[in-house]
Amino acid sequence: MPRPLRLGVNIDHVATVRNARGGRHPDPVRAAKLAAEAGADGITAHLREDRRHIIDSDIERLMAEIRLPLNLEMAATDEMLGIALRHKPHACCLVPEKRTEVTTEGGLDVAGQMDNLKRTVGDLGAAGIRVSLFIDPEPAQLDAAKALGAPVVELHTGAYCDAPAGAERAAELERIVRAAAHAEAIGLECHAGHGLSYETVGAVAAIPTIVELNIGHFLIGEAIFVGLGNTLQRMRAVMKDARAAAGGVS
Ligand SMILES: CC(=O)[C@@H](O)[C@H](O)COP(=O)(O)O
Ligand SMILES: NCC(=O)COP(=O)(O)O
Repeated sequence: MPRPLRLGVNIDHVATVRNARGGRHPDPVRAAKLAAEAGADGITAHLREDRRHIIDSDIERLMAEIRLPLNLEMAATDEMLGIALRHKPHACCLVPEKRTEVTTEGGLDVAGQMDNLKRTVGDLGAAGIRVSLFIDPEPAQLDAAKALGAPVVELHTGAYCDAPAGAERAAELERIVRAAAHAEAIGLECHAGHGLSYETVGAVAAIPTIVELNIGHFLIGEAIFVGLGNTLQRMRAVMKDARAAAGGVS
């Protein structure tokens, strides 16, 4: 049975521009409202420990003002767990963080920190929050996510998007295709995201067991030139065409 493909719009980088001047403009919550009007299925926001883009009051306002499901990306720390349990977003995606990285460089090493993650995954799940783990497309990480009881994984597509078009990118895509099949086989809902653009999204949208893509940086950058509504419309169309060509629905 073909499954629909959801688009979660990540608004972090509206906040990056806002924070460059320390004021209120541009407002990421306004961007979330526009994304909702333009047909996004969800909003994603990453509350980094260093608050370099999204800040605490953005999360409060997103919860109060946006009706779409919020996917809160966060590190698995006590501070973030407390924030998530206070706000109870629809979903929490646990991601790795390094203070010095420019962006999320890799997936969470779930297999290497099962004990540390157990309480966070358990507490979020017990609060009714859908837990997702942001991982590299590696079978061992998927198996660890399953063993921890997380219902969802999000495959990090950064290596695929950054690879030069050709054999290298095809190899990275193959890792994602295999991981998505493995997720299905062991009963995990599969999402994907990071660095996706018009050029790279089609091949990922065509993988029938992936049911959600989270996209931010490219959409916000492109919106500068043609507006967020037009950008989302075009991204949706590329996703839809690729899904349909692969025999699925969007
Ligand atoms: C985890 C992830 O992929 C996102 O949070 C996204 O890329 C935007 O945040 P950063 O650019 O700060 O990693
Ligand atoms: N988890 C990936 C995400 O939310 C968006 O990543 P990007 O498109 O901003 O790189």
